[in-house]
Amino acid sequence: MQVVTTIAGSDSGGGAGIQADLKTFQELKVFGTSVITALTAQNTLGVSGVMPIEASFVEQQLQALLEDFSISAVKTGMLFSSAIIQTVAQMTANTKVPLIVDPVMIAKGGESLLRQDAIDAIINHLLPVATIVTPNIPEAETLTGKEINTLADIKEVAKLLLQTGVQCVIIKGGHLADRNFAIDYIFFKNGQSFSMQTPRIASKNTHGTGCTFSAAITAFLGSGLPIKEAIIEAKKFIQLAITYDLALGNGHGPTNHFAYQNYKETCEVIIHES
Ligand SMILES: Nc1ncnc2c1ncn2[C@@H]1O[C@H](COP(=O)(O)OP(=O)(O)O)[C@@H](O)[C@H]1O
Ligand SMILES: Cc1ncc(COP(=O)(O)OP(=O)(O)O)c(N)n1
Repeated sequence: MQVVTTIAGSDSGGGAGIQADLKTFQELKVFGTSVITALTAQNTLGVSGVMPIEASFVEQQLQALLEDFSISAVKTGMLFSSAIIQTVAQMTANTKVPLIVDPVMIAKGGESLLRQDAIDAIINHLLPVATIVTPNIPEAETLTGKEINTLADIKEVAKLLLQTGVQCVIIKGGHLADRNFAIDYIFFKNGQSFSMQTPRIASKNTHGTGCTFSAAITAFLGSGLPIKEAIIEAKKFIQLAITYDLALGNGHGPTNHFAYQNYKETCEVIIHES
């Protein structure tokens, strides 16, 4: 059994954060372990409170895992502070395990999940030791200081992010204006790139899509899939999770982590190599 780890915040509503990651790991048949960086009081309507964990206790949790398990992939989500980011970067740099960074900044309702002064720490400490970074459009803009309006902007921003040392950049198109398709753009350090296109689903139940997508990449990579296949399979996982949403809560409901195992043969991802 492969062991994977999520380093992220707890979402009491269960749709994002640690809870979304562990549900995804379970569905993809890897053993999930976790390091909690913050507690959030949260539901489908929004975040009403954040209680960060001391960086020293984040270190203690991760140390406990590293001492005991052979971990095959690690992902990060909400890291909240510069101190936590630096701790995680130092500790994961020594492991040589694939590191997937979802640079979580703001919840759907607009509440901040990352201190403003922690953005530099992502750029200077975390991305240089990361295998994959998965920003959505607003996150990519914040990380690089460049506005994204066109495909040329996406390419330029990816180039800037690759300069930090990260090996693969996935710019997620969930926030793009395209009404028909959800297109993600993938760029590798060696110059290769491709895009993944699926039909855009008109749903308000998209809470935790970024967490779930990056957790699925982590599970597939940790199971031994090559990086490109892991990314494509994760796109199927999130597409099906949004398609067969659970309609829970009164706001932006969670996605359906059960759907992939039931419907994976039905999901087509259109790939454009470039
Ligand atoms: N309405 C949608 N229909 C289909 N796929 C979507 C939709 N919204 C987001 N996605 C996909 O979900 C994944 C997460 O994207 P995104 O929502 O941008 O992340 P985040 O939750 O970090 O903002 C991406 O693969 C994106 O293309
Ligand atoms: C604890 C916690 N972590 C991350 C998020 C944000 O998750 P994301 O997948 O980006 O989803 P949305 O905020 O877009 O729903 C969160 N809300 N809580």
